[in-house]
Amino acid sequence: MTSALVIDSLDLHYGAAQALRRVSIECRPNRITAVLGRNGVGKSSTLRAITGINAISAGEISFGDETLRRSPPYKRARMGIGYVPQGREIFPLLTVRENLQTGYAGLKHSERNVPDYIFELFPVLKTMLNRRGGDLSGGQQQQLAIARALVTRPKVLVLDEPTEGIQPSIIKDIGRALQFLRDEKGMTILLVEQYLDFCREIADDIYVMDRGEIMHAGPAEDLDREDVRRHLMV
Ligand SMILES: Nc1ncnc2c1ncn2[C@@H]1O[C@H](COP(=O)(O)OP(=O)(O)OP(=O)(O)O)[C@@H](O)[C@H]1O
Repeated sequence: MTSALVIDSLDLHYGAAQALRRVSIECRPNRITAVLGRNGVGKSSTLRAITGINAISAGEISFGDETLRRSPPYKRARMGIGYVPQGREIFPLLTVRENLQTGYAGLKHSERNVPDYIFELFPVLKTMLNRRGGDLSGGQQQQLAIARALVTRPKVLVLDEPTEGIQPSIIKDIGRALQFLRDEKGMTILLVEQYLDFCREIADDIYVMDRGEIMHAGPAEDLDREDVRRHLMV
């Protein structure tokens, strides 16, 4: 089976400090891949390398038949990489509608709309279209951030800790939404997480990171292995 997104031997430096060492991850198409690890092990750096926000010092990222290494972030978004950053990064003074419209930038005129299924996934957003982003709860903002990424019509959805600081009922909604996107929309999903139970429930494949390196790759069931859990204990 061909992979939708392949990250091959990435190195990434912040000045003299090396944050990623030979990180390789293969996201199978139409599957949910979760990267797990404690604080500061390099999860966000990996996603920022994929989206092009952070430059890599070695390695290669390929997406379908394309090589991404020299593409700026806006081109990667146009190619079909949707990104939901850590902390949501919604625009607090723009309304929910305007936040969603920021996803239009790379779209053809005929595609500049919010597909109905997005409001079916997150009905609360439809009732809040005229409210400011900053007035939403953390969970609602996370749903808005996912919806904004979906507006860009991604083939691959990349999410940075989508459950962080969010109440359990909305975590369940987000988990169901991601499974719907995989099962009904054929999307490939890559997320980084610290919440093991969430990954056990929705992920197909897992990667475990420690100090900038991938220590384990396997099916989600491997989360119950002692040697895997050791890397995740605080
Ligand atoms: N802009 C930056 N400049 C310098 N060092 C950075 C920068 N961003 C991250 N780092 C360092 O790189 C390492 C990896 O950080 P990263 O944010 O990728 O980890 P993480 O696993 O996503 O952690 P968290 O769960 O806290 O977000 C850490 O040591 C961090 O301090």
